[in-house]
Amino acid sequence: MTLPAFDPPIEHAATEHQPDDLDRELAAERAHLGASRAALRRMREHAEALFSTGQDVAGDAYAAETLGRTLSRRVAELADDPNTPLFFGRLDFSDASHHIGRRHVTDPVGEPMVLDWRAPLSRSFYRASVRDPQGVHTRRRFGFGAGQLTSFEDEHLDRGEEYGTKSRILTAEIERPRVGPMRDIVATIQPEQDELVRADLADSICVQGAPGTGKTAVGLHRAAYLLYLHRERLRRSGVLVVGPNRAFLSYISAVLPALGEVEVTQATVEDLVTSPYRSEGTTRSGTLAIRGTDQPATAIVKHDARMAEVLRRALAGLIHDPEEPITVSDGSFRWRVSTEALRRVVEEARREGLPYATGRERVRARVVSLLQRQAEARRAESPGEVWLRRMGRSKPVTEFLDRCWPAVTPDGLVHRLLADPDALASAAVDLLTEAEQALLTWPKPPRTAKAAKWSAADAVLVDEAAGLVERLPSFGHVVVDEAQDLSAMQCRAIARRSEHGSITLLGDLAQGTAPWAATNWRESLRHLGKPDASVVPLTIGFRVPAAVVAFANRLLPALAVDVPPAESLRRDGALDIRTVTDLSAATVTEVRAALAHDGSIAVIAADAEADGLRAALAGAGIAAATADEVETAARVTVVPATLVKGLEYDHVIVVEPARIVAAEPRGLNRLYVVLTRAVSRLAVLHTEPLPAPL
Ligand SMILES: Nc1ncnc2c1ncn2[C@@H]1O[C@H](COP(=O)(O)OP(=O)(O)OP(=O)(O)O)[C@@H](O)[C@H]1O
Repeated sequence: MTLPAFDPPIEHAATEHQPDDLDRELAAERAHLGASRAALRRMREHAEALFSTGQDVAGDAYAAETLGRTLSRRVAELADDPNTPLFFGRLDFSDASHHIGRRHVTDPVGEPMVLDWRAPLSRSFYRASVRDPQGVHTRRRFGFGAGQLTSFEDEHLDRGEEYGTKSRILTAEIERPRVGPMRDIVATIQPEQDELVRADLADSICVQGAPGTGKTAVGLHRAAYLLYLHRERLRRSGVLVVGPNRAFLSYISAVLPALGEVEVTQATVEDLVTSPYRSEGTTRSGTLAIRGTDQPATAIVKHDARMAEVLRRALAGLIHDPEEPITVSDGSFRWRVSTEALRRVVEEARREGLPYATGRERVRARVVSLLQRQAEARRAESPGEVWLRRMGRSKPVTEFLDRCWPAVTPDGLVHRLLADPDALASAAVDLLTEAEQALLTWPKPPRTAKAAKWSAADAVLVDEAAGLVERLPSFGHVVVDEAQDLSAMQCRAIARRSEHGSITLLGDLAQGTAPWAATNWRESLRHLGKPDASVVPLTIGFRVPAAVVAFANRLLPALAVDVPPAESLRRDGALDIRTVTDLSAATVTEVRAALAHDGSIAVIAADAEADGLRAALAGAGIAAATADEVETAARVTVVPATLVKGLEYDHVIVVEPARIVAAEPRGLNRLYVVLTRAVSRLAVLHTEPLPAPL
């Protein structure tokens, strides 16, 4: 066996261990890993056995299903990934030692062999320091390869040794070549990140961080942490992760399952506003199909916060004061409710501020109870359920409701506004200019809501209307990534789904590319219904090498946002900016050169150029995947600039920055995103001059 050299990261840490001791120590740790794996296998077999007998022992179908779900989740949680060791660290206290890993492992008598990284004790693994050792004498970090322990690194906090970001194991983890989907960072969470990960469930927080500072990682680990701490509560209400697009979601989709968390919903905002849901009142059973698009100017108006007020007014405008009494015949009786009484009922329901559909039912119920009182007085007995229902559905009552509090569907409400300029004008008076109203109005209105070709922005409006009509189910915690791109109306869609929960908002104002991108987090937080959330910066960069950061940062002054500067941990890395004559040929040459290195390669270009470049590569015999194909065997991906947000590749080749900038109004922000995807090397190929700030 060749034992990898254990090089202490900083000089004063020179160990007193002799190589033999090291050998023995590592052998003992490997033995503990082997024993822990065996114990985990036993735990899993036990859970599987319970799972298969669960049906027999559970009392009824519901209990069987609940138990089955719990057990199958438990089985999934206990999966052992042979490529990552079960533990990555060890804490030595004066009276005990604990290994820290991805999940609890106990021996057959229930003694802990590995502590879950989320357990209270494990916190010291991330937070203990020389200044505040928290009782820790020694913190050990393990290096590993192919699922086996290969080295370790000790910090004797009690002797003043602390490596911080100079830890070799951290450096190796940051500098490892990237392949495939995103991985968890449990072994190397940094103190400033840990503070966010372990924030209380009740706390909503907003993380502003430069590219590669670990925002996504922090959000996902916070979700896992909260699920561990509040398992029952959050399983009932659910945890939601919102990302910008499918490619991003598939890139991050493996992180939570690797941490044993298999029950988190991951969705784009578009998924949220178009998918079915169940709520107390009506149910949106089908999906809202997106079949239309908007002109940019129209989309901007639809995404504006004022639209919420327009919709609210449009809905309130459907409610009318009763102007005549109602009379209901009931066998030989006739009951009458006066206009005055009806007015009081409607006015009261209006004041209660309930969701519209609930308000309608409330009015119906109150009218019925007025009828009931008369019936009781006359007949000296209380009518039953059937009678109450019959009165509620009677023609006079229904006609009264349809006049004064008509039923409406969310898409019906939006349809009316976009199809009928007068309806829009009366709801939008003093809110939208005539020009803005004209932008909203359909040139050829579809006859019905069902026939409408809804755009993505319309779907957000329909969702806003749905939130006014009925109460939408709320998640216990929502993690929102790339949040700088959310419009006010999209923020509100998320707010409706986190009304009774908390949020983790992640983003970077400098990376805002949507026309409505945020320029200030307070405003987004207000639209999200969490105005008091704290805004916390992350400032250590784990992805982009310092030279590449310096190059990309030349764009920052032109982006006109106020963001704290970040410092890259990566001193390695290469930057190569080249004027070429033939972009396709130069790209092929560059990709060939990159293939000589380990790791993933991305060619990023303006959207219109991507297919051409993929074809050029194919012509040269190089297969290239699309951004969606995260699990692909191909090492090369050609990514349109608008899809690359949140992703990273070892070697990034940016083709013709000027065209990326020219392709959209916030093109410089897009270029900033594109330039900050590189983990190791960035090549920029151009025929046209580079954009001015560069
Ligand atoms: N503590 C850490 N230890 C090791 N690697 C880390 C750590 N924090 C982040 N990373 C790595 O740095 C890279 C960037 O992280 P992440 O994608 O979370 O950053 P981000 O701030 O969301 O970036 P962007 O703004 O580009 O979306 C990832 O590969 C992640 O695994």
